[in-house]
Amino acid sequence: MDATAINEPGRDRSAASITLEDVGKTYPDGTVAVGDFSLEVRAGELAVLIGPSGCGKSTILRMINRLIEPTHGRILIDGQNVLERNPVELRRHIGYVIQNVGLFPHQNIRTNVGTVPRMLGWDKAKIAARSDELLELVGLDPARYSKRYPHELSGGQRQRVGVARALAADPLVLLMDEPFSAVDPIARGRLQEEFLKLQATVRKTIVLVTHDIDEAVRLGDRIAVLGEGGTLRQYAPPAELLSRPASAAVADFVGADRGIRRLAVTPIRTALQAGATADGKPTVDAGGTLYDALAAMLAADVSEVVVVENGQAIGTVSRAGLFEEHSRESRPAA
Ligand SMILES: Nc1ncnc2c1ncn2[C@@H]1O[C@H](COP(=O)(O)OP(=O)(O)OP(=O)(O)O)[C@@H](O)[C@H]1O
Repeated sequence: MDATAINEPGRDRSAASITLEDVGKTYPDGTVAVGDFSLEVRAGELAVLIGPSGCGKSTILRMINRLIEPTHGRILIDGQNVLERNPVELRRHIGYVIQNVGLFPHQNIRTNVGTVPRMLGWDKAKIAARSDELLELVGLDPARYSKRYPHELSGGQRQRVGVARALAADPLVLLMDEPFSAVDPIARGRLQEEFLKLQATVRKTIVLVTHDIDEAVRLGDRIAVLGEGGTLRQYAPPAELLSRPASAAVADFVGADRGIRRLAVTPIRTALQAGATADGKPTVDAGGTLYDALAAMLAADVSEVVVVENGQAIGTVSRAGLFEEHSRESRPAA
């Protein structure tokens, strides 16, 4: 009973914290895949691991669900050491999504989604109902898709099924290894958008590996930039990473066009001039970012937009104000 306790959703929680303490992996041939890696992911947060090829991202992810055994260190989920648990049983309680999904080709979609609940011994009716609920949640009409086989879906649809399957037993933790990289850029953008909405609903603790800094900025609550041998170069929210990279190496990695990326993660309110109205100007929602404001200005060839909240104009953002805010925020860290 105890063995499953850390991952069983309690009445009042749907996510658990993840703590890595000086975790390392050295292979028998002497390769140090990960040195001494420490990271704290708060319950309900999405942490992104990004870094150059071979720096140990997948190894870190796979140590959390014990597909790879660490050489040293501790990995805690809600304070309990996963290394003291039965690995097979542990993995049933941690959602895992990989690049090419790995759906079972000879099972229909409903059966694929129900994989873990079946292992956990749920009854058939409950599995079918849960599978339909999850397909709905990831935007696939169960009436249309649940009887299909994986080869009868597009790449993006298969990826959604992969996410549904990982969520089926309501895990508190979700590990995602390049989940969207096998689909084309347009489908990827849509999947990311949908995934953000889904995460707003389910609020799992997620660790996601990617190569794509734009994806990291878009999805991450925090981004961990890794260097060779699984060293942690910086762990920070996207806006902070882009505006205050901790070193030249991180600045290089996040890219020279990070100023524009930073606009996309800076709330519009930071440049809001309250009270003023500007009749006939384009409007932008108060929940948007400075990037939305700039896009609206460029589309209408104007230098000011009106910011609207619940249908009411609450102020304006000017192009000058936007860049002033932007350059002030972009000063290097002291
Ligand atoms: N069985 C093994 N024996 C020796 N070295 C290994 C073994 N498996 C992986 N490695 C090494 O461990 C390091 C980390 O690999 P890992 O797959 O975690 O990197 P990654 O950051 O996920 O890479 P990528 O971005 O290219 O997918 C690499 O240098 C890799 O060559």
